Amino acid sequence: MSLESYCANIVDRINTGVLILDLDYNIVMWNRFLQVHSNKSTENVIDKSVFDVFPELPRRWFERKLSSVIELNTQSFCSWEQRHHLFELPHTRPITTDSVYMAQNCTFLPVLDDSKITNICLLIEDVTDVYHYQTKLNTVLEQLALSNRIDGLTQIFNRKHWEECLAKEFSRARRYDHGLALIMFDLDCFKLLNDTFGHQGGDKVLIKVASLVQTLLRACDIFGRYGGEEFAIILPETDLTGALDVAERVRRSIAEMIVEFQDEIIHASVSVGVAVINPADTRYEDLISNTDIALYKAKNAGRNKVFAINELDEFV
Ligand SMILES: Nc1nc2c(ncn2[C@@H]2O[C@H](COP(=O)(O)OP(=O)(O)OP(=O)(O)O)[C@@H](O)[C@H]2O)c(=O)[nH]1
Repeated sequence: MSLESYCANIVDRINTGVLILDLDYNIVMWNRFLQVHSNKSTENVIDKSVFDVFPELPRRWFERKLSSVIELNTQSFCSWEQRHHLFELPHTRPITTDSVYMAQNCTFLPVLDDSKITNICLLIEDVTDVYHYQTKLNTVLEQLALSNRIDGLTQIFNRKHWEECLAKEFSRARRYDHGLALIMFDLDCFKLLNDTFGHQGGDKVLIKVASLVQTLLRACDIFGRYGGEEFAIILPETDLTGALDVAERVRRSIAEMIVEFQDEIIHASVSVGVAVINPADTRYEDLISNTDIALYKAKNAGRNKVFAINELDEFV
């Protein structure tokens, strides 16, 4: 067998599509991989325009790609990440993906005769497996990033992420001299509630409080679980009057909330502390401390109350 026949044999058997076009984009040759996967017969394809045989090709993009290969006399590449596929070839992998078509990596090679380009060779690789596992990996990584920010019980931001948000909002408010308010609230006598209804009853209250408060806030407010039965809300661009308004809404809504648990009704209340950014605050932790002071003032005043600390460190 001549070397040429060997090569033709190999090209016909490899597990990659080989498609050779002339400079007018007519098909000169293809291999068995393309014939099998496209389910078209060779005699209906040879000498035909590639755009007639594969009408799904993005014609303008494809022509631009090929003319740059011809003009620059250099090979080019298109990965499945740029375009999932160019040719609508059904994939045959024993996996379920969101596309019925094979994901492809395509290479465009100039074919030279006497240092003159005469043809273009396309290599079409089936990368459905890579696409499938990479997509799965990305989904898992996204879920992981989300679970890193979310509190498992209440499904709101956890303390770590909430504090990162506060650090950003604090430096933004400082730089642009904008308002910023903080609300922190803590469930009253929660130890007693746990002792009365059990930990599961307590957990149900925490879940309900989180979902209820979420409905009372604007999209730009940042709500998180600060500790066991303590929650915190960042209110960007908000002054003391606005923050007190939200705080009172939170207090009242929780006081009116009813939690049904094992044929019993649980009532709860919260003590709320409010503070706004103070000219003397240099770190976001200062704002937390001030809010905490207001919260303990609310506890000491008998619970189920809102206390605030204003820019002048005065309680209101
Ligand atoms: N069910 C449940 N309880 C929690 C969770 N995290 C913290 N706690 C409980 O919350 C209770 C908080 O008790 P304390 O700090 O004494 O405060 P308190 O009883 O709410 O009293 P005041 O804050 O003074 O009104 C403790 O018993 C904790 O075990 C949780 O995720 N689930």
